[in-house]
Amino acid sequence: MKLCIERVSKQYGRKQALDNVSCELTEGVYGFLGANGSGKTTLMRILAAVVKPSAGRVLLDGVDIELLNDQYRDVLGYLPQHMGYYKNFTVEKFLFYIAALKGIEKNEAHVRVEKLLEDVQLTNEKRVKVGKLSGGMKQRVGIAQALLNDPKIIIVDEPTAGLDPKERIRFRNLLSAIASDRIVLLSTHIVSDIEYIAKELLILKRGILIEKAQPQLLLGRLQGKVWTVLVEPSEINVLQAKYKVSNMNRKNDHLEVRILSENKPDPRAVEAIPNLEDLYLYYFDEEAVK
Ligand SMILES: Nc1ncnc2c1ncn2[C@@H]1O[C@H](COP(=O)(O)OP(=O)(O)OP(=O)(O)O)[C@@H](O)[C@H]1O
Repeated sequence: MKLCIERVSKQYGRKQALDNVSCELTEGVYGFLGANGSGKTTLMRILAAVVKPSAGRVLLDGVDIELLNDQYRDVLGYLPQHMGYYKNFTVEKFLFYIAALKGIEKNEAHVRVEKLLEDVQLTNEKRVKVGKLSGGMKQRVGIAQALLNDPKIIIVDEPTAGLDPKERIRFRNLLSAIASDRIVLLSTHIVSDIEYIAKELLILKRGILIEKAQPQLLLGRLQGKVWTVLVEPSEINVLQAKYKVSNMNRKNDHLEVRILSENKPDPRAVEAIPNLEDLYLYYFDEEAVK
């Protein structure tokens, strides 16, 4: 299976949300990284056939998804950034309702809903009204509805927003377990969501796809540019003014500062192993979400 994004641009009035994006996606998890407004949601909505590009096209196995139309939607599971729920529906009823919209036959829907409620650990809440659920539980309902039709292409836009760390880990495991024969696209600001499961990272900056590569390859580029240095708290301001500081850890009465720099920033500095948070800072610098 191959999803091919061909010279896709999207213009909203004078705003260029996406600028000539091209790439190919095959089975596996892809992580979309980008600062606010970089075009992640726009690209995902185009791939989910919710909006049309202003220019360019998307092909599934060589056929334009616009021509495939319902055939494309049949193989697609989409969790939008802001999912609309019917608050008075119970969890179970909501999922049956979505199953009906997706044209899933009744008996099949029962089997799928039961299984997915287990997968997202909401079996005990199946008779609770959606309006009464916590944010994290609602998000899990959203994940379940995206997977109802056993989709071959799964698009999830900031799916872990609102989930607690335990739920995030469970969600990651669920995605990586089903990704081997599917294309999974996931956008996030939280780099730890994709650190271990993404086959490739797609980095968007102001509508332009600036990188598409394996996380290890991107991290390799930071080798020799990440440092830690133990300093007195009074030294922090000077360091922050001079360098990109990606993290700080209190160590007794000192601070361990993590710095991105081409050269050794301080005689006391030691080289550190780059991580995805460093990478985020490296690409997004002034736009970085801290
Ligand atoms: N319907 C719209 N009308 C006008 N401008 C829009 C519309 N949708 C998005 N934009 C603009 O296009 C740009 C890209 O937005 P998009 O939502 O794709 O970014 P994003 O990377 O998903 O951001 P975030 O991380 O904040 O969700 C932004 O400048 C945004 O304001």
